[in-house]
Amino acid sequence: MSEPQADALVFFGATGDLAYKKIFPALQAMARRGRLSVPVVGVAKAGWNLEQFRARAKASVEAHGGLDPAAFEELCKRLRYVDGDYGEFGTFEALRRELGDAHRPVHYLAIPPSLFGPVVEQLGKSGCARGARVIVEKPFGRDLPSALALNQTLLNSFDEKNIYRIDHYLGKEPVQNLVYFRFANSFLEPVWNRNHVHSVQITMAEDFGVQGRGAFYEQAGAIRDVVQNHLLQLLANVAMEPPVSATGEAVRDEKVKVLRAVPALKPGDVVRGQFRGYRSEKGVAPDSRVETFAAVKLAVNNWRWQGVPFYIRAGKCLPVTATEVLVRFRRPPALYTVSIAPPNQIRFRISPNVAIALGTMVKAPGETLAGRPAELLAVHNPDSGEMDAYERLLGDAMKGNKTEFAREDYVEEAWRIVEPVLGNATPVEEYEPHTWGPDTTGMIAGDGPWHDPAARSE
Ligand SMILES: NC(=O)C1=CN([C@@H]2O[C@H](COP(=O)(O)OP(=O)(O)OC[C@H]3O[C@@H](n4cnc5c(N)ncnc54)[C@H](OP(=O)(O)O)[C@@H]3O)[C@@H](O)[C@H]2O)C=CC1
Ligand SMILES: O=C1O[C@H](COP(=O)(O)O)[C@@H](O)[C@H](O)[C@H]1O
Repeated sequence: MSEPQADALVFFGATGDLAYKKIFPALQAMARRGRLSVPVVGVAKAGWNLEQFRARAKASVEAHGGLDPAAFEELCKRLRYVDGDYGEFGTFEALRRELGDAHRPVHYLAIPPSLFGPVVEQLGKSGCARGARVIVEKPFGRDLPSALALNQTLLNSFDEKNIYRIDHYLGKEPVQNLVYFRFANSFLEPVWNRNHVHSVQITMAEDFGVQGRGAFYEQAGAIRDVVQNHLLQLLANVAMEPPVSATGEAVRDEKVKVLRAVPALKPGDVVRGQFRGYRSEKGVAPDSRVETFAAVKLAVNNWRWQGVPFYIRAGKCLPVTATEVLVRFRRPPALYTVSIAPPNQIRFRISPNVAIALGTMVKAPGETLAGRPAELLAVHNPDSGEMDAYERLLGDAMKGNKTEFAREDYVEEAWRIVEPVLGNATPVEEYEPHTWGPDTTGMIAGDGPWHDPAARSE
């Protein structure tokens, strides 16, 4: 049964970093495409009026993607602003008044995780939760017990069907392409298993540090910030079984099944690192042991994948900014004696550009039967007209489409997997900024080498 379209969008955290970098540009893009026809209510405690709020929106789109005068004017017409502290009931009474006739609002919590609970409670008490949906930003909890507690808080005011746990990686075009490529090409299925795949590597490298978000990062670290969510989502997309349909619960069911097959990490499966200089960042403790780099080795113990190692690596201040998934196949039997052929591979480049590359060997011109690697490439460079992850996901939540949002059982499985290695369960090693982190050769050993994504490979 199709869900009704929402009739207002409320976003908490309207003065925050995420709103500035991503949400206003996404809203302008929705307006450009004619997909924004409801009031958009920002809630914050900046002491602003509506004009100041509009000015913030303008500065945001100018800094991120550019001002589209017609679309921005359309957005401006829809903007409303409620000023107030989230700790005060009056803020939510004012919001209820501002919502007027809207009976199916979407409340987007783009706020620090510590505020999710208090805001949701106030939404419930003030009547703002009635008929509403709620979008909760990541991280959903900071471990399994806190995720369970947060879920209970949400369920006190919202039905599960109205709770949208956002992970913006799921809204990315190339992440959706990865799944599409898997299931729209018949040549892949026969080899997409333990009989042919040797190993899988997922690398999310960022060449910048914590960008002023030191206080936030101190509560997170790389495992909580991106491994537990974005990168396990990529793993689930690579490893899941074909869902019975492309939308709705079928996809979410298959992802949960994959995570259930992943044993919890042990300290020996993890290398943590911290870039030199992190401790001098604003908001960071001088003796911090929070990791800015993590490499983990996982198994997927099911019929398709048992015995195939999955490596995930993520870090700040690495040599490049790029995210790639590399599926490496087993080597062919030796036939040509001149050189041993490297294995075939499929490389999914998720960002900054998009590529799907099939790594093959071809004969090098000449007398001998020696080969050279050649990639068969499908490349795509995102343009400014392309749908950004936040635009896609906000639009989905407004329509009531939950396919690309994490379900509670999925989130719990993801916490179960990383829980034993959170905090200081393992040592943290310092690494030089703009290197590939601490020594991880022992971890990958014979499954290596690591595949280091290039800054711009095509
Ligand atoms: N920033 C990013 O790149 C990403 C962020 N996220 C997630 O998005 C969420 C928001 O992050 P981010 O925007 O960086 O956080 P910020 O700290 O930049 O913004 C927090 C917002 O909450 C407001 N706020 C805090 N306390 C109160 C209060 N008591 N009453 C009213 N308003 C309050 C702040 O207002 P004020 O400024 O007035 O204090 C600000 O608007 C987090 O869950 C984060 O994990 C997810 C992906 C990426
Ligand atoms: O959620 C987060 O993601 C960003 C990376 O997102 P991307 O879309 O730019 O790849 C990361 O930098 C940040 O630390 C994390 O909180």
